[in-house]
Amino acid sequence: MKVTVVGTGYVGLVTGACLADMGNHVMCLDVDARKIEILNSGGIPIHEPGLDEVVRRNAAAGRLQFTTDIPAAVSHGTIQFIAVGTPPDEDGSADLQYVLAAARNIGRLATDYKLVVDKSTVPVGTADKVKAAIADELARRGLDLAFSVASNPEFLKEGAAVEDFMRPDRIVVGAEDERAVNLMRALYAPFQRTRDKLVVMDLRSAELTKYAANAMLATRISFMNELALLAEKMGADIELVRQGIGSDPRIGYHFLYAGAGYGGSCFPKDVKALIRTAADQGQGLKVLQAVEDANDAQKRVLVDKVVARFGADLNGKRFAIWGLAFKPQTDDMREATSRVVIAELLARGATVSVYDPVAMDEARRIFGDEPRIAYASGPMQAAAGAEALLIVTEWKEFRSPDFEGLKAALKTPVIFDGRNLYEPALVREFGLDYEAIGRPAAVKPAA
Ligand SMILES: NC(=O)c1ccc[n+]([C@@H]2O[C@H](COP(=O)([O-])OP(=O)(O)OC[C@H]3O[C@@H](n4cnc5c(N)ncnc54)[C@H](O)[C@@H]3O)[C@@H](O)[C@H]2O)c1
Ligand SMILES: O=c1ccn([C@@H]2O[C@H](COP(=O)(O)OP(=O)(O)O[C@H]3O[C@H](CO)[C@@H](O)[C@H](O)[C@H]3O)[C@@H](O)[C@H]2O)c(=O)[nH]1
Repeated sequence: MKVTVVGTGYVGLVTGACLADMGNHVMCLDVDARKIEILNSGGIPIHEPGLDEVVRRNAAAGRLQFTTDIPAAVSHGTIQFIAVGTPPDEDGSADLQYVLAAARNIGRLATDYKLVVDKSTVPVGTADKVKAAIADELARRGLDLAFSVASNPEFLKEGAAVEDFMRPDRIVVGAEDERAVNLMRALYAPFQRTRDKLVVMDLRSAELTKYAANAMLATRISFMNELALLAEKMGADIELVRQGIGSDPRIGYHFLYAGAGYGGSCFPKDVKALIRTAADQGQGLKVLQAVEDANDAQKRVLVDKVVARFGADLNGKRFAIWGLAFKPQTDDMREATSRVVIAELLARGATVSVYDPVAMDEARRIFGDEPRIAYASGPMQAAAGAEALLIVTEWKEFRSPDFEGLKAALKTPVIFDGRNLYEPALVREFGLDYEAIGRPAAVKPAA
């Protein structure tokens, strides 16, 4: 099938590459000429495991093209995926300007039937706006061209995007006409050979399904984070509680990890947008508002612990930070907890030495030439001579560090672990103090 993907970011590039891998002819369009240039010269603009191989294989086979040429992209695909960004507006609602610009381009330039598929995460009712934008452009041209609009929200996770796309749990399709459903069913047939994964519904339900999924997952995390704070106060261990409740199949083990707050380009934005959507309908989403508030506080929990130990004035103290990305396996720092931690430490007069396996360039881009941030060449280099260590992202390479070396490297032998990587007793055996999230209260190391 001939497919165009508008927007070549995390979602667009993965969608385009994976659809090409199944034999489709895919053209990826972006307005960012730099991105397209990188892709056309064999590079990948983002860090996503396994993606480079799929992109190269399909580009070499001529099934995957990258362009900034809007007329060529509109003309190419019978199916036009819209996978552009939907960042939060000032009031928290999703900014639809890129989605509607993409829709208008299609209406302005199409000369044959198009199935326009919203893959971006968009508020309920957006498909109607997309439809209206295309119809408006066609009317301006005096054309009565058939087109369909479908909603096909994406559920991939960064860091596992290719795997998630290739082996989806479900494929949600919101559509109003049979032609659209049949095209989507044919396009996704290679991804559902074990069982039918297509869940077909109306447009608005599909749009709401995406927000419901992210809101539910964010709720689990904030709930566990609040319980973790309580566990600390009461001498209980949230890790044991997690295992104790996760074994109930109605609850399950996934997304129950307490930590230093959720980040990324999706949960924070989508929780806000759903709250906004509800407010526009005159409805409060009290649970979800609490989820957001709890998460904002949770991102500061590590610094609260630092302040409790070292005082509010951190002048002259340097702290080591392991992990900058919002989660492992990505260089994405959008809404990352590390940004809050670093800002709060700097605001109290501290300096930081940071290390992340892949997000160092992204951090330099974000922080510019901030002199109070030193970029270390490795985890131990970051720790050398620092007052204490803060762990913000659970990269595998942090899971089994040289604790003896760390004890010698840090001025005060204490680890503030925002991702509960270690067994508290083990760390303390090395004479390090260990403050994790919701784990038994710190005990002073033996003298
Ligand atoms: N990142 C994720 O893990 C993820 C997962 C599921 C859904 N989503 C949703 O998918 C959408 C895209 O997210 P992303 O992370 O891929 O964003 P991104 O910022 O990585 O990529 C968006 C791309 O769209 C391009 N663009 C903007 N306007 C354009 C236009 N008119 N024509 C062509 N290109 C245009 C931008 O230049 C950018 O490269 C968002 O709605 C997001 O909420 C993201
Ligand atoms: O038990 C957990 C699980 C995750 N997190 C944090 O939650 C954030 C988000 O993690 P994750 O969901 O793995 O990453 P995303 O790439 O943001 O993926 C989410 O957002 C995407 C965009 O909408 C959806 O497509 C995915 O299904 C959804 O998982 C990260 O900061 C994690 O550290 C926790 O604190 N505890």
